[in-house]
Amino acid sequence: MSENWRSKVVTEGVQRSPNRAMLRAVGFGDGDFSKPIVGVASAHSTITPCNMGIAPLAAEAEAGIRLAGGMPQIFGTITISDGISMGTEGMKYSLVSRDVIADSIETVCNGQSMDGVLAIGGCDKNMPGAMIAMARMNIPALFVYGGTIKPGNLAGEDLTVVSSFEAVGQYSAGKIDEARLTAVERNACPGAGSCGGMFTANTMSSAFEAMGMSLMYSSTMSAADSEKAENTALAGKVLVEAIRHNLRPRDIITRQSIENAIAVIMAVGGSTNAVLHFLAIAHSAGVDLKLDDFETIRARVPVLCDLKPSGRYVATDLHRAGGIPQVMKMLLNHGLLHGDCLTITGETIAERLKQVPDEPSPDQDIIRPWSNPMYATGHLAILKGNLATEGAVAKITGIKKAQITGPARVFDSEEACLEAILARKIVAGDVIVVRYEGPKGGPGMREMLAPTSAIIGAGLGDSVGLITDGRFSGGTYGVVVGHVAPEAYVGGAIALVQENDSITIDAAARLLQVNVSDEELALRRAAWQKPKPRYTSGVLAKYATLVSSSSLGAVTDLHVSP
Ligand SMILES: CC(C)(O)[C@@H](O)C(=O)O
Ligand code: FES
Ligand SMILES: [Mg+2]
Repeated sequence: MSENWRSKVVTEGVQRSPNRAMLRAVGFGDGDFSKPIVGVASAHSTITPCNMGIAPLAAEAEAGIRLAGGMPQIFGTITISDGISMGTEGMKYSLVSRDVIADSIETVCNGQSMDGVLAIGGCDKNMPGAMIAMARMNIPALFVYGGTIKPGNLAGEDLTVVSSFEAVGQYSAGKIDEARLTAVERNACPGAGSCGGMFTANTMSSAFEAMGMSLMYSSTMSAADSEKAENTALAGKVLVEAIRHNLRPRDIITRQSIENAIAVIMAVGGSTNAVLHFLAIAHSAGVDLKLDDFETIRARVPVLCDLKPSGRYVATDLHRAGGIPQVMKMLLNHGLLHGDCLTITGETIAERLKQVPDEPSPDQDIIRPWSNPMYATGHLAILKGNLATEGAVAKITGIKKAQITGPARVFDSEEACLEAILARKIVAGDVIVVRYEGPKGGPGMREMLAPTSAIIGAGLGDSVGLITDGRFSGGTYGVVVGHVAPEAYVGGAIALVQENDSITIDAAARLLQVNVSDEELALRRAAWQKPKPRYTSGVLAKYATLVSSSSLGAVTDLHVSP
């Protein structure tokens, strides 16, 4: 196979003279038409710290590709800033942006017959969006993470943007004054990079490193450090080699490598969003992956890292402690990683991890020794029951007991729920239900970070449950269950819950249940009416029509499985 295996339809032959004429204008010379054309999908944007450092990285990638004998072509992809749109109607576009990013990368790479693609992303949806496109197109591809933000600092205490969300809850509960609230706001985000705890962006970048689609150590580097730039240039070179060897995403993204990624997500205490995104990535790669597979892996993988949101440290601390390769080596040694999976360099995981020490350094306490994990089993539990017959995702780190039975406090939107929490109308023992926030109903599954942070800030993290057909931020913890499926908008049982119904969340029993008889639920179902759609035109309306259940990854191309 030639290096320009796809682009030759654009660059070779008499008929393509006009195509070459245009390529000459963007810098191609006589010797360049037989080189591979490599897309650089840059998510650069000045709307969010997560993406504002990407343009210089795209230039590094470009240089690396050129030096290795490829012809780089930069194009832009969009982003939403979850942290900035959080809590607003705009957040409904966040998950939508995942699919827009995937579609845009596919559109450009296939439209231009590119021979490979290097995508650089920052904010949460950039990662799964790019990986969905890579798996779908199956042209040689590599993902570069724009890098994590450094922690903010206030009087010696490390801060992230989630500290600021929690400060709102503390302030509303009368626990801190306005001066402290403002001081947290001023110091939480010190510069470029994606949110710093093991939140969604860092979870997804770590998972891609584990899956073999990013270079080792790259996912925990800070956006601001020079090693990030150097590593991005190297990534360009590695991708050109992958094109030469015809190494494709689906050689790397397999059932086994996705299991590796999920094991690492558990070990680092990652975001619930990873469940949704990996179901979608698996779908694009033609890999069979079910919600229950997360439960199987959770049962055997301990949480090894002490990272925020519920732990103490941020991603740059993890980097210093040995990063994802150190975590992977420990999992590999204990039979929890498939060592023969390929990585983008063409080497296997086991080969790449050879030099990594078996145990983490005793001089740090970010990665715990195998004998003393944070939690003996993983933290993302799949719950089922009459409230979630297709399933739901619970995060059970940072709380004393992942079990609660209490009266339902029902809200048909995130705003209504937050208002009640901040007005101190929610008390210990309550189980909050936030519904009509699902993939179709929201649409777009907003992240309930403001309500869950307000609960934590009010000191109710252990005593108030929250269930939703929406999503959570990676910054969320507490007795929380999201992705409840089927969602309220399609008539799932969550739509039938009434104020004061008794609800049980029991992560040990993997149960999510409304303690109401089947007969009563049937009566309520017969009386239920589907609400009018919130949007009838534009992107959100299109999305609501196409999107699948969250239990299948909320994908928008379900009918065309590969
Ligand atoms: C704002 C955050 C922390 O980035 C959140 O959106 C997440 O999912 O982690
Ligand atoms: S807002 Fe972009 S990573 Fe958190
Ligand atoms: Mg997010």
